[in-house]
Amino acid sequence: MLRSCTQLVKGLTCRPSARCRLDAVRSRGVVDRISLVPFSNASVTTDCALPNDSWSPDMLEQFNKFMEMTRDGTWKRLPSYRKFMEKVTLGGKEYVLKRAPNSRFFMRSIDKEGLGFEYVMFLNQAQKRLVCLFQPGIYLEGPPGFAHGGSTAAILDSTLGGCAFYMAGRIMTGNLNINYKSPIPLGSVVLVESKLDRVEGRKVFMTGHIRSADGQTLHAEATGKSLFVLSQP
Ligand SMILES: CCCCCCCCCCCC(=O)SCCNC(=O)CCNC(=O)[C@H](O)C(C)(C)COP(=O)(O)OP(=O)(O)OC[C@H]1O[C@@H](n2cnc3c(N)ncnc32)[C@H](O)[C@@H]1OP(=O)(O)O
Repeated sequence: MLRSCTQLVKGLTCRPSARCRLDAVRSRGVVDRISLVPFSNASVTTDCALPNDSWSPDMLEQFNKFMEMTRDGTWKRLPSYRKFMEKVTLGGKEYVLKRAPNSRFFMRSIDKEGLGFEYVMFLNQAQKRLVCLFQPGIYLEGPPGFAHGGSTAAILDSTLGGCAFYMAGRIMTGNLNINYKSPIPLGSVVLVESKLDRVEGRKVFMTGHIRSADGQTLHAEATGKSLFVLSQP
């Protein structure tokens, strides 16, 4: 995990992002900024949060709807990579936190499009909300024809965690409560919604839920106790 990572590379540019604290660099001072960028390796630089042939017409329709809302700048589509670097600025110097060789971001670890987690996230900074359009593929099967509960937890964790990251800083999931209300059919399109509730010291409280794209079915709820903890100063 990055908390225990001590390898740093100097001299890279960094765009402003959320504040954070990292154990790994604690002895060197305070981290001022952090941002996520793709690895400069051709096999992992593809932005996976763009339409591909596996996307259903429903997924494309939702994507186009949200892209329309990005036009005035209130919503922003978040690019997504199979592996990304975290760049931090520390005492005026810029560093890259290294990951294990050949590692992959869990949510993008299946190469073939459409089989695993097919998703795209949109951030609304002013409303402190992150919405994820999610189309679960057949490799996520749990009950016959439906998504495994662990995959549902993973997409909730990533959406709530992503929102906490962009709104508050670098976090680890401390607690995630989920009520599963209705199974998610494989290949369907659902909207995963997350919202920052409040920040108390290092504790970032989030809520979220998953609904079918037509809004008719509530699939899961992440309760108000879901907690993300900012990395230690
Ligand atoms: C778009 C994509 C972008 C990319 C962004 C990617 C987003 C992906 C999100 C996925 C994130 C993950 O999967 S993370 C991986 C899964 N999570 C983990 O492995 C975390 C394992 N746990 C830990 O490392 C630790 O326990 C921590 C970091 C959670 C907390 O440890 P700590 O730093 O020592 O802090 P600690 O003093 O214990 O707690 C600080 C405060 O939080 C409270 N607290 C701590 N844990 C809990 C808890 N479970 N329930 C209630 N409260 C808790 C404490 O009471 C305390 O409150 P008070 O006394 O101050 O009031």
